[in-house]
Amino acid sequence: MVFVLGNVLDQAEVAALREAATALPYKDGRATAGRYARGVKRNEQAAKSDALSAVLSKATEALSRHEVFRSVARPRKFVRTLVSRYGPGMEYGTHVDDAIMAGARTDMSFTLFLSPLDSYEGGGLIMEEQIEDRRFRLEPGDAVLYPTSVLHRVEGVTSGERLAIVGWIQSWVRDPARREVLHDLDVAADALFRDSGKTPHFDRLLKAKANLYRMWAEG
Ligand SMILES: O=C(O)CCC(=O)C(=O)O
Ligand SMILES: [Fe+2]
Repeated sequence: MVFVLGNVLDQAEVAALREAATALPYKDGRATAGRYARGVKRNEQAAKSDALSAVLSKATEALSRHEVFRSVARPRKFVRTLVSRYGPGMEYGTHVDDAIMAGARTDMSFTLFLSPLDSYEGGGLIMEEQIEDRRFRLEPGDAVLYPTSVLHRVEGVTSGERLAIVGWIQSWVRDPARREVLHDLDVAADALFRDSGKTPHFDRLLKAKANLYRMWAEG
């Protein structure tokens, strides 16, 4: 399932992160592309530095606080994170991301958008799904979270600059269908708690949810 995560960063946080990301040195993104993706990847990525690590930590900390992110992704590990930049003429053609990065399985991917929507044209993240493509071009501070298994692309930027933080997560729960069951139970338990408080039935539901999670969690 694909989820839009609203307000991962508030406006002040996203402005600060954008400023820090703008000041980073960038290099050709092809260096980190796999054999086939290299031919369709035309973007830039921030080069390794302490300043980059600080930007990435702020982003992963903000995501880790986000309730929907936690419930949907059940993150065990941020496998890889990077800051990417697309200027005019840059794009990333259709590709699938590696199943294993840095020795860990990649279950879900995210893009955390940093640039104001009116500051660039193009640059939508397109997921190529069975029936039709879905396009995501979100407000700065919002993120899209999607299964790493899908074919996707970033459409060409025609003006301005698209800055984003992109990353891959290993989940505690490998099977997307099981992750969906656990997320549904989170939503149901939250609603039950809101409506009627901590009743014996709520406790039963929480017990079932915790025990399913324990059954399915790996590692
Ligand atoms: O920038 C994005 O939204 C996604 C980029 C991407 O697909 C990748 O880096 O593998
Ligand atoms: Fe990708």
